[in-house]
Amino acid sequence: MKIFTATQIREADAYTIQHEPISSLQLMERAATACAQWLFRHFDARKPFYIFCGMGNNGGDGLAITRLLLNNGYKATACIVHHSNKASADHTANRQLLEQQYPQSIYDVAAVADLPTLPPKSIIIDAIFGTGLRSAIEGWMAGLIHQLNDLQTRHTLVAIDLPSGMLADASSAHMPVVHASITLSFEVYKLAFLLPENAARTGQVHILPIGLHPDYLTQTPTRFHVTDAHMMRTIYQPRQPFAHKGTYGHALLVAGSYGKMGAAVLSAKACLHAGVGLLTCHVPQCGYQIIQISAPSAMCVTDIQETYSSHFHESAPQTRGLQQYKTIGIGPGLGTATGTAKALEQLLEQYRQPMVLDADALNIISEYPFLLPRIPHGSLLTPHPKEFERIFGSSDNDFARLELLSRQAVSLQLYILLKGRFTAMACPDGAVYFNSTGNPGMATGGSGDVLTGILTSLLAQGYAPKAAILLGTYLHGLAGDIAAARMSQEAMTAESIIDCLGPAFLQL
Ligand SMILES: NC(=O)C1=CN([C@@H]2O[C@H](COP(=O)(O)OP(=O)(O)OC[C@H]3O[C@@H](n4cnc5c(N)ncnc54)[C@H](OP(=O)(O)O)[C@@H]3O)[C@@H](O)[C@H]2O)[C@@H](O)CC1
Ligand SMILES: Nc1ncnc2c1ncn2[C@@H]1O[C@H](COP(=O)(O)OP(=O)(O)O)[C@@H](O)[C@H]1O
Ligand SMILES: [K+]
Repeated sequence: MKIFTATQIREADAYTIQHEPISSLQLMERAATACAQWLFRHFDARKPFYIFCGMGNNGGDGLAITRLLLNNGYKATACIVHHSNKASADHTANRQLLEQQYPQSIYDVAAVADLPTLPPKSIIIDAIFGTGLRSAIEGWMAGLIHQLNDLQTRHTLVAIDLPSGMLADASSAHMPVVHASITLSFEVYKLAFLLPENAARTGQVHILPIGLHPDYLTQTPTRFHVTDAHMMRTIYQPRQPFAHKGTYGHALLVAGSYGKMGAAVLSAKACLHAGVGLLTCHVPQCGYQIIQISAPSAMCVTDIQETYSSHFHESAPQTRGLQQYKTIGIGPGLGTATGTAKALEQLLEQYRQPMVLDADALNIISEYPFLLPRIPHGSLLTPHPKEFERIFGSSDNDFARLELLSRQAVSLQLYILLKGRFTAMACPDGAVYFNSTGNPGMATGGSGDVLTGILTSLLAQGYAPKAAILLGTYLHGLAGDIAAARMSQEAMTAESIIDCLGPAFLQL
């Protein structure tokens, strides 16, 4: 699914009005109907609704929603928030329609003191500002937003299109923004919903289709995307009937050190369960039995060191050296010993295919930044936010960090995955994809090691790096979702994600 900017959404609106054709008031009615139908499905008519309407088209939606609620036997009051003397044409038209049918339903708010006292368990609808907000809300309106946020603790607050005060395409981290329990947004995700700085403000997001013109949606190029099941079906390659294990590649996994062999086991198992043809693990000597017993399908070579690895660049049971491997996954539980760093430097000299670098491989690179430009083009880096900051530095807000992420992916010609609720995958061509699967049950040690195993596996099987990141992160999150449904977010572990990779593949 594409992510459009506020400007593109306005263009989509205008294109739909011109080409469907449909009047802008009818399009607003469609948007309001989509919201009202959602509200009818989720709230019964006993609860009173208070709809806070701004002077623009977001407010117009709110006025139309009020009318539709009243038409269906709900108790609803439109509180018109006079932040401006100018009302949009469709706001005015909807106010007139409401006044004609329900003259008692309108209440004007021109100061914080005008806020009505709400009966217990009211439903507050926030239709003050949507995609038309240009900058931070100031003055008495900022006070009103704070007041609504106080009420939010006792009532349910549903935002229409965007929580008021939130900018769709820029940071509003330090601005007054409504804290919604639910956001009903139109047609497409807004970039702001996908960044952690807004996590406490959107609540659950539901995207409601309102029939914007499909030609505009398909033909307009966008830089940001959200992955979905349909996209995965175009990427996934079923196994060939005459395949043999050589068809699906031989991967080398360099992982583990004393006390952190679990990371190597998790990565190895995930790599095997994601379909690799052959897997060799390079581990320190203390890890030999651990790998052989817990992942018998994998081969194992040991380093000359007992507790950490320092010679993995020579990890080649036969004479062809590292080139025999289709790809290499390196980092989980590896440690950052000087000998390990030296070996990584040599590995980057000897092996020039796209590989996966995670965890301690990234921590080593943050200590030896001259290694960064030596990573083979097309490789996949999978930092969590702290690892990302260690390598690339800190940012003022999540939008600035997203730009930094994308800039680095372009200049280094790497795929950089910034992990989180919606893992952001920055590509060398400037595009950024957000993964849509996964849940907080995955916020547990080892989940990232599992992802490294899956990505290494897909690269080894011949998926192009971009296909591997999109499919790999999707499968990882989907397996996590299946695990959470089976045993709860609390009880699941990184191993549960591996156990559910099979059902995740079957759902593709
Ligand atoms: N295609 C779709 O998705 C469809 C979208 N639709 C809906 O339209 C919404 C967009 O409507 P919109 O363009 O009228 O903007 P909106 O959010 O109401 O804000 C404008 C108001 O805000 C004010 N204002 C601005 N900045 C401000 C500031 N810093 N501080 C204070 N005030 C500020 C500005 O004031 P002015 O500058 O005019 O004085 C004006 O009054 C969209 O979110 C969706 O709900 C549907 O109806 C149909 C299909
Ligand atoms: N709240 C969440 N929602 C979705 N995915 C999550 C969430 N928390 C963590 N994850 C996923 O779990 C993984 C955690 O990786 P990481 O922090 O590297 O863990 P570890 O270092 O313990 O292996 C990432 O892929 C991340 O996207
Ligand atoms: K709103």
